[in-house]
Amino acid sequence: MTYQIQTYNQIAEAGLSLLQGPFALNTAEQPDAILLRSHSLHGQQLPQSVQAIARAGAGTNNIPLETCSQNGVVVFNAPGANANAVKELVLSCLIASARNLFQAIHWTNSLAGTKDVAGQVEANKKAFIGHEISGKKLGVIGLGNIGSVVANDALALDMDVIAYDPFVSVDVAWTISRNVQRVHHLDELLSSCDYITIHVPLSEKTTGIIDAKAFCAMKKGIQFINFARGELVDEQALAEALADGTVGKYITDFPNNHVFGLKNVVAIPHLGASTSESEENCAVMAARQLKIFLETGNIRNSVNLPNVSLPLTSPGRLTIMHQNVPNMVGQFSGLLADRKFNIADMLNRSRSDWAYTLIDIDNKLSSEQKDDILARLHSIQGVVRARHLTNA
Ligand SMILES: NC(=O)C1=CN([C@@H]2O[C@H](COP(=O)(O)OP(=O)(O)OC[C@H]3O[C@@H](n4cnc5c(N)ncnc54)[C@H](O)[C@@H]3O)[C@@H](O)[C@H]2O)C=CC1
Ligand SMILES: O=C(O)C(=O)COP(=O)(O)O
Repeated sequence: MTYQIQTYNQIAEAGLSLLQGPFALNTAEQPDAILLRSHSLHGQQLPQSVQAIARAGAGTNNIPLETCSQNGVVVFNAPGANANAVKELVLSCLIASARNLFQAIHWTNSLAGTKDVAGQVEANKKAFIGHEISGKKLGVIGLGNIGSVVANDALALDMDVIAYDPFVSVDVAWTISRNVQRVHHLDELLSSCDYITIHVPLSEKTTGIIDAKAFCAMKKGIQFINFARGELVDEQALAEALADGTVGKYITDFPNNHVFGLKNVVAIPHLGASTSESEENCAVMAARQLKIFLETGNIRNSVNLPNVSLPLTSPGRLTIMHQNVPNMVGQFSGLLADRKFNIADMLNRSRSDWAYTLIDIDNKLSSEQKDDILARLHSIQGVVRARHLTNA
């Protein structure tokens, strides 16, 4: 059995090298799985053969999650694998912004070939007097893998840090310094900060979360840093806030033609996760999760299914992705009992509308038996994908 993997974008070799043995990269039109970074799968017809998609990164807004779930495709990401890279760039932009470094460098480069560069520099540097970030207030919207480390390290730079995340995970909450002030309403953060950085995923709920009302609540001259996604910020409201000085600077990792036309915008070519360390971490995590899923059916770090881990020790395993509705497991076990197959082990977990069941069976199935069982499982209302794996 060879698993065919389609890759998109530049995936670090450290990850690709894990996909050896029963894996082939980019050789089939009907891949079993996809490994990608920012390539958008929206509007792309996914072959029915695709069972899993792994995002070597954090954001999965480039993947049609609901369609994937309905078609039995497990989607993975690499939580935290690029958080340090993003944090370092956010903090460097924070300091660079406070010191007017972007404009200053641009101006200095314009002196090339002119006379008395040193004299001009000394005469004009007053135009770029900046601020120190020590003692200033940073607002962090979204305290996940990135926001939490930005918040902690900003404290170490002597900033006051205030954060908003109504859904912060317990694991991350343990890592956040008690000196990070948590607020329960976004407005409390917006109105009190000198700098704001946003680290929430893009979804239907968060699109345009920074709108005219949000800008209106901000302190005049705020420096706003967006390393999350461009669409979190309402374009029209941003243009107005920059024009009237509400936003003193907008630093974004997501340039487009709209922001190019606006003053006080610093546009970066989506470099947040672009370090060799981060690319390796992401690729290794994503490739490993894909490999484990394809070979054993176990799931770690999926964004549409729960974590599932059951050692594969029986001769065969059925993996079933299905709707989270009553009597599914009963139907599966009834079907196997009718055919006198003995269940050695079983695990069923759910996550909102979807569920996943692993059934290990003592019997080695013939090819006909396997086809028959899979066809019958697929005929059960609510089952979106069933696979049979053997213990190699
Ligand atoms: N510029 C770049 O290269 C990169 C950008 N990103 C972007 O940053 C986002 C965040 O990344 P991580 O921190 O790794 O994700 P994460 O999933 O660890 O954290 C996201 C946090 O946002 C919180 N959140 C969700 N909705 C919220 C809301 N309405 N208000 C406040 N908080 C909310 C969640 O509770 C969670 O704690 C990604 O989804 C991606 O879009 C991530 C990595 C690299
Ligand atoms: O991980 C994320 O969400 C990112 O935005 C990083 O994107 P990239 O893998 O650098 O194309």
